[in-house]
Amino acid sequence: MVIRTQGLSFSFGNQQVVNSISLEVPEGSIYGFLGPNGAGKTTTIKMLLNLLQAGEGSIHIFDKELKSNRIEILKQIGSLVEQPAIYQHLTGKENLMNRAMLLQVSEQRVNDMLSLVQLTSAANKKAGQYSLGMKQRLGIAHALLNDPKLLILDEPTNGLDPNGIIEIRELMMRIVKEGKTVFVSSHLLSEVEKMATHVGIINHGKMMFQGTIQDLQNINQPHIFIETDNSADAANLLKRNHIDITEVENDYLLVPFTSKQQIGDINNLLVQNGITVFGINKKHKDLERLFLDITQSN
Ligand SMILES: Nc1ncnc2c1ncn2[C@@H]1O[C@H](COP(=O)(O)OP(=O)(O)OP(=O)(O)O)[C@@H](O)[C@H]1O
Repeated sequence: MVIRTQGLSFSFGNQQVVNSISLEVPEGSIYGFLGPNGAGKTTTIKMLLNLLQAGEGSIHIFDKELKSNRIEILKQIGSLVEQPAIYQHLTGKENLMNRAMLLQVSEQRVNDMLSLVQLTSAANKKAGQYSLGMKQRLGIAHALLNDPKLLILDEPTNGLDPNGIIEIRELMMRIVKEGKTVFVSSHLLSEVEKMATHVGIINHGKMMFQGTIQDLQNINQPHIFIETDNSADAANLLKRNHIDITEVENDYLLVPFTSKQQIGDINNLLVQNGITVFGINKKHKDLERLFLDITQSN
């Protein structure tokens, strides 16, 4: 594991904001760290970066205990927490060159990172004129300059338009192809589900779910999605026939899926009772709904 925490906790005064979190972030993964606003994501990330001291629990990064190997570990982590530190009056390239000189990194590496984050053509433009998405990408290039093994990003897509979100997503995928591990937080599942290999979902400081994206989809119970000319009548008819109903809306209803045969039986029952069926098929709830169910179930 690249990151492993056990029983990690933190309180601001008497408000416990991180409550016994055990993270497991495998090497080479894009780990989406999800939770609604205020769930405790930034606080957890600050503990991983040793910017806050954990109240309780342990943190191992690259299989080494963080506090006793602080410098060695932090040298191999690139991070972007809150706003990227960018000088607005310098060009994108000058911003990176400044840091490259400090780190004794070559100009070639700067050019390579500009190319990776697709800012080559804007390299000589003042960073103050960059869009929010370009600034985020410059911040990520900044974090990647010293070739870290692990990249930790706190809400990198916050405030970006759909195009900016896609650009960051594609960038994450290119970074992982270079053999790195990416730990990225977000309050929107839809922003990470298309790129994450693993997810951890927290709420009120507690881990509600951790596993692969596939595990998350597997707990997503399938339903039969039924569209008829009269949802209320259809629901009453099904109830009278002892069929469970999960949800009734004006234009559809949902019944937990048990078998293919059941779909046929429900269809026959509805049609024989004068209800017109426009559509009936097996469906998974979308992941965003599942995310809300998980975070609201606490
Ligand atoms: N410096 C602080 N002093 C007191 N309370 C704080 C401090 N920083 C954060 N908190 C509180 O801790 C809780 C967790 O905040 P945190 O920033 O970790 O959440 P988050 O999941 O990152 O949310 P967001 O996406 O809104 O940043 C919140 O209730 C917040 O108000």
